[in-house]
Amino acid sequence: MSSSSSSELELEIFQYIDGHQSDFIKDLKEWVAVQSDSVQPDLRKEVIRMMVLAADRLAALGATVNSVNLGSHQLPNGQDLPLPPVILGELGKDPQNPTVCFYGHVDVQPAKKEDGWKTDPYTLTEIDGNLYGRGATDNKGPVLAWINAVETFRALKLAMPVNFKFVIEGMEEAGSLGLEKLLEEENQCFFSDVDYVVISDNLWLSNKKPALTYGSRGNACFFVEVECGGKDLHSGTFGGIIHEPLTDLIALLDSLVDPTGHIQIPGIYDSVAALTEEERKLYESIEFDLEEHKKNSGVKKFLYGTKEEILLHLWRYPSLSIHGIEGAFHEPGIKTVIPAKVIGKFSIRQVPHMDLSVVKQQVVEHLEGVFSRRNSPNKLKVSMPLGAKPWLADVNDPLYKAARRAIKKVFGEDPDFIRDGSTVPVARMFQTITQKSVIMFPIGAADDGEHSQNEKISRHNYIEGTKVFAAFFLEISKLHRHLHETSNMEIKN
Ligand SMILES: C[C@H](N)C(=O)N[C@@H](Cc1c[nH]cn1)C(=O)O
Ligand SMILES: [Zn+2]
Ligand SMILES: [Zn+2]
Repeated sequence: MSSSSSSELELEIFQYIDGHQSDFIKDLKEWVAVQSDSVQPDLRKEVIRMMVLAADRLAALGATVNSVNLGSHQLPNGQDLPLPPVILGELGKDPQNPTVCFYGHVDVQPAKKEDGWKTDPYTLTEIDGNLYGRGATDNKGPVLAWINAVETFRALKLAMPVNFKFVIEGMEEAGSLGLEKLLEEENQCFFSDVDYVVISDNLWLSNKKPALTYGSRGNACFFVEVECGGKDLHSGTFGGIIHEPLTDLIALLDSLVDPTGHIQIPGIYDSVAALTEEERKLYESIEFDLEEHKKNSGVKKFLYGTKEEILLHLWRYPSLSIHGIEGAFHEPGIKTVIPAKVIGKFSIRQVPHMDLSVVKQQVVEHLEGVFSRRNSPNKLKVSMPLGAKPWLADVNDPLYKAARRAIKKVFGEDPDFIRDGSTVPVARMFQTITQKSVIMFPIGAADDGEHSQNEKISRHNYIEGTKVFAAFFLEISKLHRHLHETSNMEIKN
């Protein structure tokens, strides 16, 4: 394929994508309408319905689809809940083509209009070029952008430049339960001929400038439970004469992190990889608009004042966040009760070379120490229901070269090379189990508001993101063939 015919081809593809914007947005609207919240047990049937929709969409592309049943899992209250199936899809088996496996998830974080949404979270609504709705950017929009890009080749009756594999799950927001086992089981089968893995489940560093991601933090999630007895108590009758579980819990939670953001758990920073001079220089050279980032978050002040410190603390140092307290009264109005059992929830983002089992031991020892100094007769239980490891890739991999070229073609500029403070548990799983090259290839902008109220993806990013994926198929195909021809020539010589 000559470079001039290639650009004609790209033009034809880009025109098709521009001309089908409304169809692509209609598909996203249909997906966003499904309340596929994997966190709340009573919405699990919606996640399962979403998996059927996604499987049907892949089948309509011409893919062979296998919805793998993962069985069930047990909730902390003992209730058994079915896990949504994981979709394994396959399209094309040309031995001349590289095989690219795309991972995405179609479950979402919880969302309620009363949380402060301007529009109904499950009705995709366009305002000023932004498409608002839960899952619009995390992760239904990017999954559909990839599918739209494949669809474009099919609709234009073009030869597929790559063979496609799809892994679509419905439990990412709840920790990708069951996925690791499936990857291990399928390593010698489904994944045996995969050359590259692409994940598009994070955001650019900027609102406008595209990025490619080569690292992400892991996460260790903790439950800390304090219980005084079998029933809630009247605070007029028992307040002042008992050790209250919520008072114990608040003291425990308060002991975790100081006001400067420093984690107070002894030993937690011990194995964090040391910062090299080269790395520090890299951070200095990254373009990052602190004011824009502050505006995106809606807060007045960050814990750190410089770009370098902010990026270091987001990407390559651990952080501890407190997420909530189960069992504590949280509704409007007054309820003068002493809850009998409360469960604090917090997580610690993991960076190289932290070890999840060591972190768990450090957390347990710390909380038990603080609790014992309170001389409380209450029962304390600490558990780590979820642990995901950090991921770091080699930016010299052909995947990064192809993605960079595709971005340059569509957006007219080079991407930022970034790490990400959030976690996509499957990135590290793919790397460790399949040993294939993995890239995180975001199409969402920094102000998309993942997990927040008014999550959105802009029409621009959704449509240009579709184009960038289509351009990437051509680039990785060219690069892969070139690499193979060169290595074959080297063998012959
Ligand atoms: C980056 C991705 N879109 C995402 O939101 N991941 C979640 C996954 C997670 C981590 N711990 C529990 N779930 C996240 O980073 O919070
Ligand atoms: Zn996601
Ligand atoms: Zn998410």
